[in-house]
Amino acid sequence: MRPNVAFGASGAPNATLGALDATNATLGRLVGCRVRGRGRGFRVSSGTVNAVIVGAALVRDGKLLAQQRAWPPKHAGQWELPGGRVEAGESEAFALARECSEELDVVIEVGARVGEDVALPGGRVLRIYAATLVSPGEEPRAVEHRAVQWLGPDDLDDVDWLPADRILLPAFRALLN
Ligand SMILES: Nc1nc2c([nH]c(=O)n2[C@H]2C[C@H](O)[C@@H](COP(=O)(O)OP(=O)(O)OP(=O)(O)O)O2)c(=O)[nH]1
Repeated sequence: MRPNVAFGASGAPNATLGALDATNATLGRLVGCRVRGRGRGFRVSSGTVNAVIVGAALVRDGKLLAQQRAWPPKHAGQWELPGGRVEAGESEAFALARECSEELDVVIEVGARVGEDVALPGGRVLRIYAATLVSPGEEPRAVEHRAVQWLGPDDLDDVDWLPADRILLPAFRALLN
C-alpha cells in the first residue's frame, strides 16, 4: 500500500524528468564525462550507475536523525540516514517518503539536496535530501533498525557512520549550523 506522503516543492512527481536531467548532469560531474540516456541504468564511460539510494537528512530542533543498522553483519551497529533504493516509477522524493514511513513510521516533507552524490559499491550512488517531519511532535521509531537517535552538530563525530555517510559529515554539519 502507498504510504501517506507529503512532498515539498522539489519533490513534485512531475519533476521526475527534470530530476533525471539533473541526475545525468550530476553523474557527469562525478565521472568527468557526459552521461547519456534516461532510466534506471545510466551508461557512462567508466561504467553504469545501476541504482540511486536516497537518504533523508531529517532535522528537528537543530538535530539530525540517525539510525543504526541491524544487518547485514558487516554493517550491523553502524549508523546511516533513513532511506533506501528508488524503485521503478518512483520519484526520489516519493521513495524517500516511503522509506521514512516504512523505517520510522513518520510522514516527512522533502526539501533540497544535501552534499554531492557519493559513489557506493555495485554502481550505486547515495543521494541525500533535507527533510522535516510534517508533525514535529511525532517521534520516529526504529521499525527495521536497531535504534534511532537525534544528533547535534557536536555529536556527529561520535557515531560509527557507514563509510559513505562519513564522507558527507561536513554537509550534515553545514545543514545543522
Ligand atoms: N538508507 C541508507 N543507505 C545507505 C546510507 N549510506 C550507505 O552507504 N547506504 C547504503 C547501505 C546499503 O548498501 C544501501 C541501501 O540499502 P537498504 O537495504 O538500506 O535499502 P533498500 O531496502 O531499499 O535496499 P534493497 O533491499 O532494495 O537492496 O545504501 C544511508 O545513509 N542511508
